[in-house]
Amino acid sequence: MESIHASSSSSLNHRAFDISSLNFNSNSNSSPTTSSRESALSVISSDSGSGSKDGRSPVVMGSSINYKHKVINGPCGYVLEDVPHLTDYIPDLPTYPNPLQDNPAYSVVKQYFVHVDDTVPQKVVVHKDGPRGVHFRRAGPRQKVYFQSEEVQAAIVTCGGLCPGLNTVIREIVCSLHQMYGVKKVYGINGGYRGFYARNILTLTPKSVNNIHKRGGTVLGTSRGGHDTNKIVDSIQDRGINQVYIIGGDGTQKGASVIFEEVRRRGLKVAVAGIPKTIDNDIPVIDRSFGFDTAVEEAQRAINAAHVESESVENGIGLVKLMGRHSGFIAMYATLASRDVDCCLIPESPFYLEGPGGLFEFIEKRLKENGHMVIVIAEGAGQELLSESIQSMDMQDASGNKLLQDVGLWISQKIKDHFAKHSTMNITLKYIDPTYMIRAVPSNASDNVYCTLLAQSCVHGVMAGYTGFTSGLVNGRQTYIPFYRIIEKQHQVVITDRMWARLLSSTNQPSFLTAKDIVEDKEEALKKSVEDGH
Ligand SMILES: Nc1ncnc2c1ncn2[C@@H]1O[C@H](COP(=O)(O)OP(=O)(O)OP(=O)(O)O)[C@@H](O)[C@H]1O
Ligand SMILES: O=P(O)(O)OC[C@H]1O[C@](O)(CO)[C@@H](O)[C@@H]1O
Ligand SMILES: [Mg+2]
Repeated sequence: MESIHASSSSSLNHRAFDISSLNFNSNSNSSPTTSSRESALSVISSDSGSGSKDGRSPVVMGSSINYKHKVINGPCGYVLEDVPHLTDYIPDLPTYPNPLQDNPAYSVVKQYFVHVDDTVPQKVVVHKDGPRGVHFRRAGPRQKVYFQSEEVQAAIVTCGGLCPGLNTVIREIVCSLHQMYGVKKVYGINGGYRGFYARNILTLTPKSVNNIHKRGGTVLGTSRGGHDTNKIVDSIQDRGINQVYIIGGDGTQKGASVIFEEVRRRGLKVAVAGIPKTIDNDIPVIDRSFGFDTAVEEAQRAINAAHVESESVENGIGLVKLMGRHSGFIAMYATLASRDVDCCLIPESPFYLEGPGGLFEFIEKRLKENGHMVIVIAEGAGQELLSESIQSMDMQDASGNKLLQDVGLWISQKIKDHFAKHSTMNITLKYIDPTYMIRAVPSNASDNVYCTLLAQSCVHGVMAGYTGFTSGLVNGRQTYIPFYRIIEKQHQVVITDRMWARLLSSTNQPSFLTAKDIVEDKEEALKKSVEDGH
């Protein structure tokens, strides 16, 4: 990959591009037509855009079209939570025929272009008389695009923690832009958000990214913190970037959302799109995040090791700590996949150690029955117990995420102390912490396919002029989801749902819940599912 160095006179890289040659309006060579994206359905928006410009160039006049929470209502309780479009604040943008129509790979595919009214329901389990509910715009190529190939200057950035598949997504964005849309100028932002204003940028070509999907990590580098909206958008504007692909977790998508707001406020013809990345699977709405499957698979190796170690000695306990700050999906799915796990502890399911129904009693019972056992614990589990016994330091990372105490070490010591003091059993406990190993590996085959679909969908959406959206899988279909739906809350395991019940019946572990807890949890889950439209 070729590195473009920052200009000596400024931290912004003015040498990398000739921004004066950029034309953000129509190009006279291409016989543009003005698009009509009207719908027969009624549009209700909950905020109004200012469309103001701040005097920087190049700037396109904004408009006063409402843009936030674009909600379209239809018959029988149909609701489309639509995504913003460049034409919401830049009226009369020219359109161009999608170059894919001349691409031999696509022209043979019947109905390759997605119909403008295609939407995907959020909820697939329905009742006969229930409302049709919330829908999202279906992803895919549109007949008309809002960018000409030679006009596009795309930038890709990766932020937050690592996740298997990051390189595949980068590769596929570059290749989709080049091969489907003839876009030649694709740049990589180095080292996360701060790379927009503090680092050099890289030129990415299909050749330079050809093999990167075989490697873990991100070739662009990543970081936490450093999100300075104005500096980022200044850099986007000064470099002449008009498509921004932002790959990252919940924090990153919040950052993408404010970048979009600022871009829109300045009235720039810049599409801002997110691709959800989270090893913890804590992003709402989407079926699952890329890399999750790989992480669960990799976790099997640690669980297998814990099982081998524990069954090789008398009263052996294998303890594995897996990632999951607030959401225990990796622990839950790794447990379900393995069948060797006797107890899975996650942040969403509070547990206790002592007394009847507690963890120590269960461990003793399982050791008596089987002579060994395996415990899987998510890093965010039992934090309230830890802070009772260890003085909480309330440390944060650069993005403001709370730094957690090591629950694996803590619980290992607690179990050892308990058996030393209160039992005649001699236990042997092995603690395995594969934390970073499960996210530093390259993505597996199924995640690679998934990353490809996410990246291609995102590129199609951006070329079609959509902006302020995250590309995501909903009920097995690629969709465009407005940022506000992605960032409004975290996706967590619902312990009164069937999946957790399946786990409990597979491990036969205690639920650590009293009858009162169950009633309260069910009420909470019901409230949540009504809010979610489930
Ligand atoms: N509310 C916010 N507004 C603007 N930027 C944010 C916000 N929250 C986080 N960011 C920025 O997003 C980037 C990534 O955030 P964070 O470190 O929380 O990781 P993440 O995207 O949630 O990924 P993960 O938690 O899965 O590793 C950081 O550069 C951070 O500054
Ligand atoms: O050490 P880092 O890079 O901050 O990452 C650790 C955190 O990242 C996550 O994997 C989320 O990406 C959490 O599960 C974990 O707490
Ligand atoms: Mg996060």
